[in-house]
Amino acid sequence: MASNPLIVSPVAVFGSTRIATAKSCFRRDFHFHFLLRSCFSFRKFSCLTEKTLNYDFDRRLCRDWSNPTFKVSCDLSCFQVKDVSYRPPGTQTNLLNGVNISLPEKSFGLIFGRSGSGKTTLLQLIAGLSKPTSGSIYIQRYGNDGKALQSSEELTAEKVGIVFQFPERYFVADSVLEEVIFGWPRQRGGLQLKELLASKLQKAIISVQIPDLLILDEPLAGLDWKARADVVKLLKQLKKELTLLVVSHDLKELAPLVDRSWKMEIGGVLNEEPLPAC
Ligand SMILES: Nc1ncnc2c1ncn2[C@@H]1O[C@H](COP(=O)(O)OP(=O)(O)OP(=O)(O)O)[C@@H](O)[C@H]1O
Repeated sequence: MASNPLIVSPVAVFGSTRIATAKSCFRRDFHFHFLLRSCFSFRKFSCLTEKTLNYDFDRRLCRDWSNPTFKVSCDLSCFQVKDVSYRPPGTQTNLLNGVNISLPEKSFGLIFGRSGSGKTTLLQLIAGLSKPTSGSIYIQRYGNDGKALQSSEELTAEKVGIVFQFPERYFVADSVLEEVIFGWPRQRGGLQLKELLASKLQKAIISVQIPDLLILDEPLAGLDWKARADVVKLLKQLKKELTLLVVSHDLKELAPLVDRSWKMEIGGVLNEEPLPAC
């Protein structure tokens, strides 16, 4: 079975226990329960959460990175996109032209630019959802002397997590709890048994994968001011352990996190440049 990137499910940001579902368009094996964006706002779900669970989400996903389960092994490395071009099959025009990105580990890269310029297309290539027509995407490790080690490492799909622009389209269940425990063996009356909830959530959190590179497409879009602030705070925490690559129009809010930024020009040309003054 082909491997897939980690799909991040921001279940709780929508403020409702009922979730719009898109079961038919979602492959079961495509779904992992990594509740990044939800861990701050999980407390909104009074019918599902207890104080202990909120604490557990915060502690495990945001604070307790010393837990070996969540430790990401990072040598000195750089995520690289090298001369990537992309032309969708059956078309005559390149959507991306000679794109280059170099993003050191545990740093925050932001891609901005006009709608339709190709930002999402690039994220999809990086996530392994489609293949570049030419060029390569890889991880380059460096020795203590700062020189690139000869062999680069393939950026396999398992190393990448992705938060889609409209993540609610990828939910498979009708409630937060079902979403979290999707794919677990059902127990008789399982969803009604509140005493099982804590342990199930704990196990779900522990069993998720942590990517080396997390990419997010418009992570603030459609959120209210509180949720936006929560997500920015969460991204700041995550940056301590992961490499983050974000596409966004919300430059002002994300600016304090940004280490490197690129502007995507119409025609799929990416230029490294500082964020415009907001
Ligand atoms: N498979 C495809 N075949 C042909 N054209 C495509 C394909 N996928 C995307 N496009 C076109 O490529 C262009 C870039 O789309 P993309 O979604 O990557 O832009 P974007 O910069 O992310 O825009 P936005 O900010 O609005 O999300 C668009 O004009 C889109 O219609």
